[in-house]
Amino acid sequence: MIRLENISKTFIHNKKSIVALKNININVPAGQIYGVIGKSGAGKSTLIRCVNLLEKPTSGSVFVDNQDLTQLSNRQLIHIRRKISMIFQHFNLLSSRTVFDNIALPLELDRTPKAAIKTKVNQLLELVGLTEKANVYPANLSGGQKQRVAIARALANDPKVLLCDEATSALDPETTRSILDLLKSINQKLGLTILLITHEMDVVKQICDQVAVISDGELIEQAPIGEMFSNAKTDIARQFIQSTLHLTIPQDYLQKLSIVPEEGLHPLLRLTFSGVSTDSPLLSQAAKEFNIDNNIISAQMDYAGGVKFGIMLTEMIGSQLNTKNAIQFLQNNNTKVEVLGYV
Ligand SMILES: Nc1ncnc2c1ncn2[C@@H]1O[C@H](COP(=O)(O)OP(=O)(O)OP(=O)(O)O)[C@@H](O)[C@H]1O
Repeated sequence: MIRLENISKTFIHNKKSIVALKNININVPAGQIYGVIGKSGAGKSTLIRCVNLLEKPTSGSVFVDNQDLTQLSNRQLIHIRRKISMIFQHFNLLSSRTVFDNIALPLELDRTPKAAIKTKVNQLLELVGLTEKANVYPANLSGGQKQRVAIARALANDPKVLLCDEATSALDPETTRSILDLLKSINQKLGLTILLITHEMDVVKQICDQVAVISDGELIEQAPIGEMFSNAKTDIARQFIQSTLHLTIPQDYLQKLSIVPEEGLHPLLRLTFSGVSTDSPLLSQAAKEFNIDNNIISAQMDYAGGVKFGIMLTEMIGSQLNTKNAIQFLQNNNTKVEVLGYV
């Protein structure tokens, strides 16, 4: 549905060239949710704005629904943009219009008859769960409700593609989850293709089918979500994945942590499981085979794209030789083992 071919974009600023995108190739099949993740300044906004030609690429082609947008006249572009909607971090609602009238705006611009506008807007209000708020002004809505209005407005023209520009970055985690759930259900109900950009792997994890990582304007890795979480190839992708796992050593363990092994102390381990390792009961196998015990202190296991992954903090109790062998066993089974110290 969306195909970017060799997209490059160079800005000229104060007579200096800034290369924002270098030879980007992305293919988003119809009906998919595709995430592009990158750090600040990586080129995400420029990339998403190239898809509807808000930003004109310096070179390359942008195909949406098999039409090369870079070859269209302005008039043709205006026409096809109705099928490519966009939502933004800061919602971009008109403060002088009610919720109903904000959603009605694209239909009014399209000269849709009043009765048809009323039917359509009411359907959209129901879809986003805001029927009660039809006559309220944006100032009296929460951030999540504002984004729901923006989503309803974006759907008014029955688009084929929805572009989401950091759509949940201004929202708290719970509201983020509910907006992402809404986007997923719209994707499933309407078969809408969604391209989103974000700097948060949690967002990608929750709803995307595929993900691309960009860094310094280059696409450095792309994969289906399960494959990315189980087998990320670049350090940047691995850092993003790590950022979804939050696990700290408790204070009392930190205080008694020795950096050298001593008689009577046991290794404190951080185990990182990737999708390749976690389908077998590795810890109990290690316990049986090497006569050790694991005192699990904290753990965070997660699931994305059909793959289980996670991290765990555990005190491994047993003789020095047995713990050494058990650690080797875990490593041989694709578990990353870090000895944080001895407790
Ligand atoms: N209109 C512009 N003129 C000049 N340089 C620009 C322009 N827009 C973006 N850039 C530059 O292009 C690079 C990529 O910017 P872009 O906004 O696409 O990154 P981003 O990944 O979206 O970052 P952020 O998450 O901080 O918004 C940056 O170096 C930025 O300074």
